[in-house]
Amino acid sequence: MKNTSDKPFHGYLGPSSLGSPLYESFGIEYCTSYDDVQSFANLMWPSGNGNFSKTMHSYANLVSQLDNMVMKMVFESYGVEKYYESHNESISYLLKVMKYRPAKAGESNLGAAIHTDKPFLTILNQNQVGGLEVQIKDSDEWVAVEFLPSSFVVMATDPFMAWSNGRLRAPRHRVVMNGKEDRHSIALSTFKNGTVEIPEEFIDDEHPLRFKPFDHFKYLESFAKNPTYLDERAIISFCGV
Ligand SMILES: O=C(O)CCC(=O)C(=O)O
Ligand SMILES: [Fe+2]
Repeated sequence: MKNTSDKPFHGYLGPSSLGSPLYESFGIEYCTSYDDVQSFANLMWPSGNGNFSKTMHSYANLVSQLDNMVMKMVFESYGVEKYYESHNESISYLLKVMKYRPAKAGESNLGAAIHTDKPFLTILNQNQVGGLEVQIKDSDEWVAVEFLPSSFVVMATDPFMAWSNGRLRAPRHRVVMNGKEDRHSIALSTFKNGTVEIPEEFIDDEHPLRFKPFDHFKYLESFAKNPTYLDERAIISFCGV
């Protein structure tokens, strides 16, 4: 296998990785750096692929700006903007390109099992084939996510929920393949290098500390080794108080 990484879930993920045989993805690590996108392209095309590299690099950089804007707005809206710069300096970006094939006769049409995301933030886009569904908070109701043209879905995650001491919620979601066409989606994810600290501003008598500080990549490693829960219970059992 060529697209490998020493970090969990950062390289190629074969069928069954997201709990479904329909799913497959490649991972482009450090995708905001042209050299790193080019190294990925060189793995796939022996003589490189300039168009691919330029497009992916430019996509990653544009969407990383969206990530920065969203994060800044969240930090500001909670009155903890003084932590934004150090957060921003300590993140790395992963671009994941995903493919879901339609289910064969007799096969389940679940493209990705119910889960919450493990990066710090995920920003999604897809081709014209839908299938992403999000569970309404505290209910059994699922809604199909509609991607309007040139719109993005921004998904909060387990680590983001822990950082906010439970104020933000990581939505449970899944992919359901109903049609006969392949679905392609693309995710820009951020990961924090080092420890995620819960800002003291989030802790008071009414909101006692719910999550201990944790190392983001250690959380990923622990989850990869022992994925008992795919949803937010994974982080609660890892560093919940
Ligand atoms: O393909 C999608 O729209 C969602 C993928 C997803 O949930 C994930 O990669 O965590
Ligand atoms: Fe997800």
